[in-house]
Amino acid sequence: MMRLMEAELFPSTPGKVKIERAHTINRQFHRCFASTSTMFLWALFLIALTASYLSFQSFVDTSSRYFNASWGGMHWEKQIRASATVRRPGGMSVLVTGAAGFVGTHVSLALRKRGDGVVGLDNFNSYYDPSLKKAREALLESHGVFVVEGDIDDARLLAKLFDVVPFTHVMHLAAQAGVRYAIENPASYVHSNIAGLVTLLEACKSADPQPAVVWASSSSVYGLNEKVPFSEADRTDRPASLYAATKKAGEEITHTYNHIYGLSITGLRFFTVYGPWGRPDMAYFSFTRNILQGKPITVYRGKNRVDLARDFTFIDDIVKGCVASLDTAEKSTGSGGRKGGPAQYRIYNLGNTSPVTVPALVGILERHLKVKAKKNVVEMPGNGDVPFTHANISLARAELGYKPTTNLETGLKKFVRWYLSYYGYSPRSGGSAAEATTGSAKSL
Ligand SMILES: O=C(O)[C@H]1O[C@H](OP(=O)(O)OP(=O)(O)OC[C@H]2O[C@@H](n3ccc(=O)[nH]c3=O)[C@H](O)[C@@H]2O)[C@H](O)[C@@H](O)[C@H]1O
Repeated sequence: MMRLMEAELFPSTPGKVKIERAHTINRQFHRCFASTSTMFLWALFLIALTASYLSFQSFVDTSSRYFNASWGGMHWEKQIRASATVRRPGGMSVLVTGAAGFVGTHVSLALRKRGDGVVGLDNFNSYYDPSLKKAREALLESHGVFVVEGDIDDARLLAKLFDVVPFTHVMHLAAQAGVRYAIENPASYVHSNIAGLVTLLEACKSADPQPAVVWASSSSVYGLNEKVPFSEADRTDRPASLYAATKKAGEEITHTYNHIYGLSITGLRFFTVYGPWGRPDMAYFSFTRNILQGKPITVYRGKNRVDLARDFTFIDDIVKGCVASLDTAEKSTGSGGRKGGPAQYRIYNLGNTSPVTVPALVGILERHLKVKAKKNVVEMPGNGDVPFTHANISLARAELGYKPTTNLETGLKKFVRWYLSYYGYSPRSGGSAAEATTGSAKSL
């Protein structure tokens, strides 16, 4: 086009007609040039407008995140310091992650009751009814334990917490739990059990002083292991679920931080923990709910019609194992991200040592609830379950003094009593447990 214009403007033979034509073309060119530059200016203007809009948006996002954050501020720090205050000679100040969870609540209470400083951390996610987590938080607060609302994968929050309190110990119980849910939501296991764990360990290794870390692994790491009872030295390289794989990965990841940074690490392989304030996603809990509501329950059965079995472990026994682990944990050797020397690395089974089949569990619940269950027995789906678990606890017994004392019969009795009172059953009515379904104060 430019070449055509040039030919028209600068003709080889000058002439009148050509001169007039040249003027017309000249005007057209100027108009064209003027409209191109106007368009260019408009484009520049639009780009500038978009850029300022985007930066304004990001400013608004950042500031609203800052101002709406559920943590931070003088009052918040004061609450944390008060909660972390140690009230016994030689006591510890413990950051409990997953404090509004089942095990986290019980461990936090036990520590607080004996005079240790406890600060909780929990993201109150909706994997199961968050109102149960809020009720546990209220219980903790009534005992002077403050629970920070936040995620273990939030490095800024963790840095702030370690800035406010020089925690001596971290009891790491926050996790995405549940074996079968990993099929539905694999990403949540990676987020909490891998990314969150690494973020937490990064904060611990950078802290000065470094805390000793005790954390929840799982019996599920034994996966397809068939050697019974399961001992810590047995194979754990054949996980049957993503949940198990992330817990096994956690054992390797914590080992790395122990090796490189001198963090003192104790991993606890919990065996199907149950009890009051438990997790609604677990079989004993959902069976109780369904039995009381007259709904059927699904009982899985293994190959060749073999019943599944679990080494069900009562919460009070698990709490004793956790507290003993904290008490016997040696100090981390490093500080501010540098290793000071070799540090303790331990792994223990915390089980009950007497597996019970799932149909036997249902039988105990039926007796305590005085209601017959409507059972659908189906073959175990291939969704991550293992046929049985059975803990060898010799190591924990020898080194932690761990000695479980509650059998499934007694433990479930305590659970049922809690369940009925929490969900609104009034013993004064003198009715059977089945009546609990009618006067329910809270719904699951
Ligand atoms: O020790 C662990 O490391 C894990 O323990 C727990 O997993 P599990 O031992 O699988 O407990 P749980 O779900 O109560 O199922 C119990 C039994 O009931 C069977 N089961 C389950 C559901 C159902 O509808 N029917 C059924 O028969 C089922 O097949 C199984 O045989 C924790 O949830 C987990 O987070 C982790 O901590």
